[in-house]
This record gives sequence, C-alpha cells and structure tokens, in this order.
Amino acid sequence: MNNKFIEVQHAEMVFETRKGRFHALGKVNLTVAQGEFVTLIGHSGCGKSTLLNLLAGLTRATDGALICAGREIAGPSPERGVVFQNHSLLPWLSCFENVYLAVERVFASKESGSQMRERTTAALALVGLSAAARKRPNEISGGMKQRVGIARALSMEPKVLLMDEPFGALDALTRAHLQDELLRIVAQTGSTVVMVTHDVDEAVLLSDRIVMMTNGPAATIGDIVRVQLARPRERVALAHDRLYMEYRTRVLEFLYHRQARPQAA
Ligand SMILES: Nc1ncnc2c1ncn2[C@@H]1O[C@H](COP(=O)(O)OP(=O)(O)OP(=O)(O)O)[C@@H](O)[C@H]1O
Repeated sequence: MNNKFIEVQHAEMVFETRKGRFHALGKVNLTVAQGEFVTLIGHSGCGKSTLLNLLAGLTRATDGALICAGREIAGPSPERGVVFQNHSLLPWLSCFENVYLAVERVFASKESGSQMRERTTAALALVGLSAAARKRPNEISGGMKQRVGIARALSMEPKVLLMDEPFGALDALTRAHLQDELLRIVAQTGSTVVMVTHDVDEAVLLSDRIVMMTNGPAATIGDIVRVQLARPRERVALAHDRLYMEYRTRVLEFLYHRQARPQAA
C-alpha cells in the first residue's frame, strides 16, 4: 500500500475578488494512503470545497503542490472521479446512457462497445440500480440520482473518489441508506476516498481519518482524528459503542469549542 498516495504540500489558495484578494486556504499539508477513507469537516465557508476542487484539478493552488499517484495534479482527470451534491446528470439521457458517456470517455480507445456496455451494467449493479438503467433522471428519486452519480464516477475506475457532500441534499433515511451502500462499495472496490461532509456521525461512520479544518480566512487543518473502529461497520451497533462516542465527542469539541463561531454555522 502506498502511504503517500495523495500528497498536499503547503497548498495555499488566494482568490482574486472584486473586493480584493481573499486568502481562503492557508498552508494545508495532508497525505492520504491508498485505500484510505478521509473526510474533511469544518464550519460552512472554511474551505472544504476549495481543497476538494484543488484535488479534483478544477482549480490550481496559488502556492504549494498537490500530487496524486506520483504525479502533480494539473487538471481534471478520470483517475480522480468526482461526485457533487448536485448530481449533474444529463436529463435527456437514461441512467445507463449517463454512465456510458463517462465509460466511453475513458475506455473508447481500448475497448469494444460491448465491453463498455458491460462496464456500465456492472457499475449500475454495484450501486443497486440495474432495474432503473433505462429510466431518465426525472423518473427516479434524489437518492437514486446520487447513486447514478457514484456509478458514473466509479465506472471510470478512478484511483481516487472525491465527494463533495454527496448526500447533503437527501433526507436522513435515504442518506443513511446511501452511507451504508458507500461502505459496502468501498469495501468491494478498495477505493481511496476524500469526502467533504458537515455531518459528524457520517464522518465517524465512514472514515479512517477525519480531517478537521479551522475557520477561515487562511483556513488550514486544525486536527485529525484517526477512527479505529473495525470494519465492516454497522450503524445500529455503533450507536452504543464507547469508542464511537469518543470520536464523535472529539469532533464536536473541535467544531463547537476549539473552532466555535459567533453565529451558527
Ligand atoms: N471562486 C471564488 N472566489 C472567491 N471566493 C471564493 C471562491 N470560492 C470560494 N471562495 C471563498 O472561499 C471560502 C471557502 O469556500 P468553500 O466553498 O471552500 O467553503 P466550504 O467549507 O466548502 O463551505 P460550505 O461548507 O458552506 O460548502 C469562502 O469564504 C468562500 O466565499
């Protein structure tokens, strides 16, 4: 296993705005091991999405370096699959076609149409959506759309899955269901995941490490909690687990005591 699969070295982000320069991220240093599940948590506006966008290659850091699998991140790449809160599916295409489009982008030069259709079918099966393959996005629920987004990202066999509050817009039960699905999928694929969340329970349930960010401007990593709960994890059993409570309390203390905000986040 590569312990430095992702490396963020002194990354800084300054935005030029109409009101002048805004220093969003201070020096951020982070390494993520291959197969690790890392969540980024912090108050609203602290810079979680800014950091994830740097990892996705959607924006470039104003200073420092970001490296994935030994190469500097210079732009978006199918090796880093991205899932956003807003699933951004093409409404005129079926679920199958939405995923197929991504598969084609990566594999068209080396695989036949039938191999790519097989990949698409497998990705939809992985997220439990085989029966909805022919449906269009407006014919399925929000949770199902998000699962198509995950299937689309995974279908490209990314080295890393980057998720920006993927379940943020879902109701609590659907959210819990998708968290369980994600745990199952990641156990099956061994994916390396970096995920932004606001939800402390979600962070503890899913993560190997919880990266807690300080409030901006010039936000940086304030502390990291290593979650040493055995896998597979089961949410009902964990609800009474002493260690689970301890991790949860440590994150809450960071957010509401050490990084307390004058107004609710
Ligand atoms: N393109 C941009 N131009 C100027 N400022 C920006 C830009 N993108 C983000 N910011 C600012 O940088 C800071 C961090 O934003 P970011 O979206 O990363 O926060 P966040 O922690 O993801 O917030 P939330 O949890 O509310 O999604 C905020 O103050 C935001 O206003």
